[in-house]
Amino acid sequence: MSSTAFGSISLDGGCIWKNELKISKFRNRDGRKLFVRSSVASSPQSLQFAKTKTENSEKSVRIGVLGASGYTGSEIVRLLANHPQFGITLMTADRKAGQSIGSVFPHLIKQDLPDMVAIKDADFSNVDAVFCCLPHGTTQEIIKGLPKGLKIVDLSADFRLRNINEYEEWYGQPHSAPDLQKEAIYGLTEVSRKEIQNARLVANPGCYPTSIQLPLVPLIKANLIELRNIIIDAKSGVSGAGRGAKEANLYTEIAEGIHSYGITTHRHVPEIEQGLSDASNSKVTVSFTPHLMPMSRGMQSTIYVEMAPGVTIEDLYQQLSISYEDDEFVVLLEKGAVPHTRNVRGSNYCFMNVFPDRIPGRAIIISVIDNLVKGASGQALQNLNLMMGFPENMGLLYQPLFP
Ligand SMILES: NC(=O)C1=CN([C@@H]2O[C@H](COP(=O)(O)OP(=O)(O)OC[C@H]3O[C@@H](n4cnc5c(N)ncnc54)[C@H](OP(=O)(O)O)[C@@H]3O)[C@@H](O)[C@H]2O)C=CC1
Ligand SMILES: CC(=O)N[C@@H](CCC(=O)OP(=O)(O)O)C(=O)O
Repeated sequence: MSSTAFGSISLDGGCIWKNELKISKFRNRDGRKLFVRSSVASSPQSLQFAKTKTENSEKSVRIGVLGASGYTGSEIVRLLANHPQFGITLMTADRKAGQSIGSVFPHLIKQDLPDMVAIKDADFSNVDAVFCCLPHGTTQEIIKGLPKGLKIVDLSADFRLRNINEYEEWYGQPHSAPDLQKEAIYGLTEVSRKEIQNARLVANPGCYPTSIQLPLVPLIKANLIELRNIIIDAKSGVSGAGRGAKEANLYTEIAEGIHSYGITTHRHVPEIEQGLSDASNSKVTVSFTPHLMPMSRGMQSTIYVEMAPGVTIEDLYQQLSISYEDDEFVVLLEKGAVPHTRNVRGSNYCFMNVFPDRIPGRAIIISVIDNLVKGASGQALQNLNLMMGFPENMGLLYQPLFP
């Protein structure tokens, strides 16, 4: 047994045993990335004393969840229940301040956590890092007032657009924290790992932009697709709209039908175009139409592209395969297999595949995620793991829920 910055660990064969957590290490061929796969309850020491979770007091990083009474905040709380190093010491709410997490979300009733407080009453002296799960607009004001030493992953859209004029154009209000915007790193984990590792403030990507950029960025970087005529038809579960009551999100308005919204005007357009333009070093524009589906979680993006001259579907498939071969959470399915939102539900996975169109030279790309996990709280946790120097998959190896 030895002591490290992460607590005490012991070596056993090719694995590390940490408390009752089995951690097997995997490195890239070039030795760069370290991943772990972990499992509980089977270490030599723990066979008779299996614990299902590490107690908060044993964890090394103290976490604040701002907006814990919302969908993404409560999803962070759910995910952190199995995180060996992140322990929640502070949770905030607005209308629900003063309540316990279990009274607001009965599925979290077994979490032994402090009651939620209003942000104005929050004590950050006991916090090392925060997940900020608040509405955009509100967030920049709140982050401005946080202690400077905190690491922050912001799930809102407030720090995603580098150009604050563009922010004002699409979000209808001037940016009130331009200096913080300069500091923020856009956190599409698989694309910007190095920058995220050194960041203090990470702008977690939107759900639609995550599902769209993951397949397109490597194909654009490799010059395999044309930058014109990229058409994205995307569909989201209703939890993407948050928990706040809105007439448009009533069961009767959503059930037994689908509808498009934000046609040509959705605020994720500039975020998607920023990421694709970075990948190509030139201005990329896209046609993007989101749809609301009668399901609680899940997101599918179906993307129609033109292949570059001489490029085949096999080339696209090979490129995605190479780009993501070492990535835990991005899964290129076997050729011909169709990604399905049900198969990633509750997990941090993005499943994707490419298909030839009937029209020669065109391809159809399908990518699915859970909007609340890889599209929000899961990716946020993946990013904070990196920012705190932990393996990015720590506490995130939830298998999808099925059926
Ligand atoms: N839902 C999703 O799939 C995704 C959401 N996001 C983004 O993440 C952020 C959170 O989203 P989501 O969890 O869905 O939203 P919810 O509406 O479900 O939750 C919002 C949270 O913010 C709190 N809150 C609201 N207004 C204020 C305020 N003025 N001051 C302090 N706290 C406030 C609410 O408290 P209370 O309930 O107590 O009033 C609640 O805890 C948003 O910016 C959203 O755009 C990003 C990716 C995906
Ligand atoms: C179904 C639904 O309403 N989805 C939200 C996007 C959710 C998301 O990613 O939001 P942020 O960019 O705000 O973080 C929307 O279309 O505005």
